[in-house]
Amino acid sequence: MGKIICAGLGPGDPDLISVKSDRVIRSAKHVAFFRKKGRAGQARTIVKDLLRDDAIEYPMEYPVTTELHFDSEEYRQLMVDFYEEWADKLEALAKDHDLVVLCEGDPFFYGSFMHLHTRLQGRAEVEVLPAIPGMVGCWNALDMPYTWGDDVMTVLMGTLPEDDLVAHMKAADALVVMKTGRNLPRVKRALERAGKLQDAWLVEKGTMRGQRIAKLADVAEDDCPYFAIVLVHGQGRRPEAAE
Ligand SMILES: C[C@@]1(CC(=O)O)C2=NC(=C\c3[nH]c(c(CCC(=O)O)c3CC(=O)O)Cc3[nH]c(c(CC(=O)O)c3CCC(=O)O)/C=C3\N/C(=C\2)[C@@H](CCC(=O)O)[C@]3(C)CC(=O)O)/[C@H]1CCC(=O)O
Ligand SMILES: C[S@@+](CC[C@H](N)C(=O)[O-])C[C@H]1O[C@@H](n2cnc3c(N)ncnc32)[C@H](O)[C@@H]1O
Repeated sequence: MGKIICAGLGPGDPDLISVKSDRVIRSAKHVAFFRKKGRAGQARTIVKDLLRDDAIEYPMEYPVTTELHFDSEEYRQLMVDFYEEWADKLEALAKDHDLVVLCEGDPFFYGSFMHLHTRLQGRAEVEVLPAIPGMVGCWNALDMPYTWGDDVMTVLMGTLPEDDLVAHMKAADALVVMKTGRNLPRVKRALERAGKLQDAWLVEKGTMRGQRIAKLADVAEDDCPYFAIVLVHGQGRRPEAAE
């Protein structure tokens, strides 16, 4: 009887993978990972120099990403079928041997493996290896302290409606907006309404090949990949010399 191990990979730079995930990935014979159809996949790209030559790979290709709205019934049904199918396949594979599932960032932080983790409870032995979340790699790429003193940090998804974004942004000190991508125009408008656009940074593919950092106000609105994060730094309490 084998075990399913989901290895968190961190934000992108393979040097930021934990020692534990690195060890598991290098010795893995069976490796599964999510990707968009027609792409290599971010998770698979991160481990490209680590996998064994004889590793057997199982790409789990999303049936849709942006082709259908995630609120539609069709999207929901396609995704349910997809997760059920892969939960069955992973359960069957794990009957004979260990299996490693790759996950960019930390698996339990908006990670796709969560949908398999819930379905596999009681059906297979599952272990999740924690990792540095993508946003941590992004604020380190900016090389500035991110939260101070009593700052409240708020993590938002760019998929939220504009009014919800504005309300949360106004209440936040330090701010993270994930899933920017094609939602960038709405995220920019919300930041402008919350009075925070001039303080916002955009980090695309933080710590990955092709990393790009820009002041958000200077970025063209139609020009943002899914793996991008908006950050506004906290300005909280700290001891400073009197003038
Ligand atoms: C629909 C949408 C809504 C949303 O994001 O909420 C959504 N993905 C969208 C876009 C998109 N997804 C991907 C790309 C290509 C990226 C590329 O190749 O560069 C693009 C962009 C594109 O297609 O252009 C691939 C991808 N996605 C996830 C991973 C794995 C991972 O990160 O673990 C990887 C592969 C990573 C890799 O390659 O390693 C994970 C998730 N994506 C989900 C939903 C959730 C699962 C579905 C569900 O159960 O609903 C989950 C688990 C997140 C969650 O549930 O929080 C959103 C449209 C939003 C919009 O309107 O703009
Ligand atoms: C489905 S969530 C997965 C989050 C991941 N499990 C983590 O711990 O960061 C995908 C979103 O994470 C963000 N993201 C993750 N890693 C990133 C990176 N290295 N650079 C920029 N954005 C990243 C993007 O906002 C992207 O839309």
